[in-house]
Amino acid sequence: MTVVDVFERTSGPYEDALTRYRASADRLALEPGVRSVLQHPRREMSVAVPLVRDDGRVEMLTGHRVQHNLARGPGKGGIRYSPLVDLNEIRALAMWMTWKCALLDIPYGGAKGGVTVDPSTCSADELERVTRNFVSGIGPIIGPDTDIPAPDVGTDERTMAWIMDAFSTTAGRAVPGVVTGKPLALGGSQGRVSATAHGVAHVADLALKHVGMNHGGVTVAVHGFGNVGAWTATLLHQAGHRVVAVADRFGAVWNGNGLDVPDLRRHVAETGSVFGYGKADPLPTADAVLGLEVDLLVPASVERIIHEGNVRQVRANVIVEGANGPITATAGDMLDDAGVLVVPDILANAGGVVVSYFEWVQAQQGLWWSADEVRSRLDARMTDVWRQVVERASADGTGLRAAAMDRAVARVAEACVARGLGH
Ligand SMILES: NC(=O)C1=CN([C@@H]2O[C@H](COP(=O)(O)OP(=O)(O)OC[C@H]3O[C@@H](n4cnc5c(N)ncnc54)[C@H](O)[C@@H]3O)[C@@H](O)[C@H]2O)C=CC1
Ligand SMILES: O=C(O)CCC(=O)C(=O)O
Repeated sequence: MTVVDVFERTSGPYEDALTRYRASADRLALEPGVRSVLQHPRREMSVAVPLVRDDGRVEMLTGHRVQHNLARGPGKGGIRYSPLVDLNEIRALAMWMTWKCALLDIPYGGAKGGVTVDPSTCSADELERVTRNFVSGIGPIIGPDTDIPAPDVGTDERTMAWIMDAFSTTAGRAVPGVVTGKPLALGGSQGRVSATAHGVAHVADLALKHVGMNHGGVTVAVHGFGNVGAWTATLLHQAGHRVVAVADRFGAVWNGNGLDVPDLRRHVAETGSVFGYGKADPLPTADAVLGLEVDLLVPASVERIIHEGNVRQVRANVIVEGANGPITATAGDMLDDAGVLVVPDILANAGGVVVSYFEWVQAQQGLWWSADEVRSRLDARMTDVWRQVVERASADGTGLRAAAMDRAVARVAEACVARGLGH
């Protein structure tokens, strides 16, 4: 089997990523050489990761790190801990990182990693050992100038601190630049924890204004209530919007008068889920939030939540993709045809990687910015790119996703060609 054949075996998210990439390559009339280069991950590593339980039992997990494209700079992208992680999913997420970094014009390529572990079944010590074993496996291909991980589903700043420590222990010196999303004590940036959500909320505001819904009290549903979903709900609530429903993997809750989001977050901190929150009604399934009649829907959980089977139930006017790949390629086309404004992931959730880049810039300068400074630089970058995408969509007569993809893919293609097709 040739290399190309191996990469042709896809899973759902990777199929979506390739479908959207190929559509963009067609629109841009990319030359066959560069077209083929951009379709293939540059480097992949899969490693066996022992999970040593607190009672000494050992379970073998699998971890991956995929670097999709490095033409514009070191690989950049999160590390996911989930039992559903698989190599093709990581390939898709790595490819999306390439386009996201290019669209936001930050000097990174695209990468992503993950381990097949359910963090909710592990103690902190078990997770620390998994993280250290994973880093010793992928250590040879990560580093401040080669590939810089960050948080994603199931990981957080504590995980980043362990990665930094494991990598530094091997190097024999502190290497804070090997990860972003670190705690402040290790050189993290103000505002990184909520940065993705700040970007989502900011772009949601721009999108609502774009469709003439800039009045207060917009109704909102959020699918996924982790870092991105819970912070987005908080910020939209603070902005005066009515967050009427939220879901996580255990269930969903609804209150037509608007949820008290800070109070709901306290419930989640105590119980681990939105499920069972007393000041709201339960919905039959988590996915029931997708069919609610709301102005704004924020899918902020995982890939392929809106698909051919449920897309016709969606009644929101505006969808802002907090998650990566939450809408399948086919369902996305159907939403475009139905006139729903969809702000694509590579723009909508880019706030996280933008502030990761700011973390790196601050560390380089040895100069730390205030939370307000980080926030205003983030807002400025997101507004700028939003305008570029809207202008291109209007000039090309396409939707926002096509415009964002075309801008990003063209930028990466140009870099690859300038390097003699290096990537
Ligand atoms: N953390 C970050 O800075 C960034 C995250 N993203 C993306 O945002 C999405 C969410 O990431 P995080 O909030 O960091 O993860 P997280 O692990 O903090 O939260 C994930 C949430 O989604 C829920 N969930 C998972 N599967 C679900 C399902 N099938 N149905 C309903 N709810 C489900 C979980 O219960 C949890 O509430 C992912 O697509 C991630 O790749 C994108 C950019 C940056
Ligand atoms: O902050 C980063 O470097 C990457 C965040 C990420 O994984 C993403 O944007 O999907």
